[in-house]
Amino acid sequence: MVVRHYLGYGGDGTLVGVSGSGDAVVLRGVRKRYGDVTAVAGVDLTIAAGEVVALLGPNGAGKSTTVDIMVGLRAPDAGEVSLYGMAPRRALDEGRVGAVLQAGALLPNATVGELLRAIAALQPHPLPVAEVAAAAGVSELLRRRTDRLSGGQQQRVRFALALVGDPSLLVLDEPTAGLDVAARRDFWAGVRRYAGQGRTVLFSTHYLEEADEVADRIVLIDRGRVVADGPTTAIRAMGSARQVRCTLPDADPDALRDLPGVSSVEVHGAAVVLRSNDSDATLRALLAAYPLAHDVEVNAAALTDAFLELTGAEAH
Ligand SMILES: Nc1ncnc2c1ncn2[C@@H]1O[C@H](COP(=O)(O)OP(=O)(O)OP(=O)(O)O)[C@@H](O)[C@H]1O
Repeated sequence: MVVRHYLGYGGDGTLVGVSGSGDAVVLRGVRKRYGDVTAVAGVDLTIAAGEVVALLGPNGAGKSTTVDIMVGLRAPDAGEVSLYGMAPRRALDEGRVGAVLQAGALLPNATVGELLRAIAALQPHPLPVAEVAAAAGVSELLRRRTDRLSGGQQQRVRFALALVGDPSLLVLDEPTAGLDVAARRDFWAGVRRYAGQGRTVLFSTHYLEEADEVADRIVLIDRGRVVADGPTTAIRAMGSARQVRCTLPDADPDALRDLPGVSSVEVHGAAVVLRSNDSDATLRALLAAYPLAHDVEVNAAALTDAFLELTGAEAH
């Protein structure tokens, strides 16, 4: 078995060594159907210890099913899953994995502190509750009842519950769905602190900005398959590299589409947006053919473009 060593920064800024044996996650040929619906159509995925990976895809892409299979909540119809070389259930029992899955209710009639202590007592190597509460940003909530929390507070409590077993791998299924911008920012700040200790994080999302800001690798999933997998910067570059915008009255979309490098054309009145794989060539040809074009701008294409292009999805 391969043994790798990773370096990361501890929460207090000190350099810490985290050693892990083998890969954190290995999925091989995983498939799952629900009746006639193929939710996961053969997913292969290996995540090395220390990676922060976003599983990104549109609604119904198969993200939750993949995550549920990964943490042993569902059995695949075919394929193999291992976490640290073990069956998922065993890795969970050993406290190697913490998960925040799609909204299950928190135990009612208990305070956050009571709930955290109860779950900590079940863990083979729990962290001190005060430490976990601070890491997840719930120190102020320990005496609050779980049924009196806002959505963002509830998610931070779920995050604390996932951390209390001191897991090496954290799996988060759309953890910020339904949260406002401030609550999302707070949640990801906690996840970044955890990831900064050299631990492994896999989260699913359909928020492109979250994948872009939080993950160092994106696995793009669509209709149950991995359609792209690579560093965030590389995934972004897979879309049309640039947008060329200009103002051009009476533009003919078909003629614009014939310009060199152009992969798509949008015309809204006099506003023209070209997507181009070679913006220099596009720009030269545009200005030569249309001297009246003005207010010309060239922008890096957003990750959204790469995403839509690769999945053929409609804009959300
Ligand atoms: N329990 C179930 N029974 C039947 N079909 C299901 C079930 N769970 C999911 N599906 C279907 O499987 C497909 C994949 O669903 P899944 O929830 O894994 O996707 P997702 O990418 O997580 O979507 P979302 O972003 O909307 O949560 C969808 O077509 C969905 O309708």
